[in-house]
Amino acid sequence: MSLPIYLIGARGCGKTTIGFALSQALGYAFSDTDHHLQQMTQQTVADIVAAEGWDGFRQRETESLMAVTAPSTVIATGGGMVLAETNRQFMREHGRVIYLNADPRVLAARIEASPQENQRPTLTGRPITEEMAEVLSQRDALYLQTAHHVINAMQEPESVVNAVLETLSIARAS
Ligand SMILES: Nc1ncnc2c1ncn2[C@@H]1O[C@H](COP(=O)(O)OP(=O)(O)OP(=O)(O)O)[C@@H](O)[C@H]1O
Ligand SMILES: O=C(O)C1=C[C@@H](O)[C@@H](O)[C@H](O)C1
Ligand SMILES: [Mg+2]
Repeated sequence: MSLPIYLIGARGCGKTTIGFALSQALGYAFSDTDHHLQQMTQQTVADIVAAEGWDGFRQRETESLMAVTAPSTVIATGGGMVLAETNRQFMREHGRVIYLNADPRVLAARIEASPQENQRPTLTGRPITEEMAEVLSQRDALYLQTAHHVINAMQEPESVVNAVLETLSIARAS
C-alpha cells in the first residue's frame, strides 16, 4: 500500500478538482476534508462557522484530516488546513504533501466564477480579489514549509495531474 497524498493550497487552487482526477489516474481512493466534515455534521461550512465560529470549524477540520487519512488515498484538504501546526506536522509525517500554487488573481477569478458561498464563506469581509491577496500573503509561507513538492496549478487540470505524477515518480494505474 502507498502513502496518502495530501493536496494543499488556497481556495480555488484545485485541490478538489485535481485531487479527484489524480485519484482516478492512480486508482487510489479520494477524500476531501471539507466534504467529510460537512457529511459528518450535516451542515455546510457557512453553517458551522455561524454556529461555532472559525475556531470550531478548525477543530472539526483537524478531526476530518485524521479520519480520512488512509493508504493509497488522495486527500484534498481545506484551504486553511495548514494554519494549525498539528495539521502541518501530521500531513508531513503521514504522507506526501503537494502545494498547488497559483497567483491570487487566478484564484480570485476561479472563485468569482464558482463562488459556492456555503462552502467558502468570507474570511475577511473584503472583496474576493483583495481577500485572496491578503490570505495568500499570510499563508504562502505555511504552504511552502508544509509541502514536499510545489506544483504550478495555473495549467490545464490534466497537465497539473501529470506534473504531480512526474514529481512523485508514480505511474498511472492504466
Ligand atoms: N487547473 C485548473 N484550471 C482551470 N480551472 C480550474 C483548475 N483547477 C480548478 N479549477 C476550477 O476552479 C474552481 C475551484 O476548484 P476547486 O474547488 O477544485 O478548488 P479547491 O482548491 O478545492 O478550493 P477550496 O479550498 O475552496 O475547497 C472550480 O470551478 C474548478 O473547476
Ligand atoms: O481557505 C480557507 O480558510 C477555507 C477554505 C475552504 O476549503 C474551506 O475549508 C473553508 O471555507 C475555509
Ligand atoms: Mg476543495
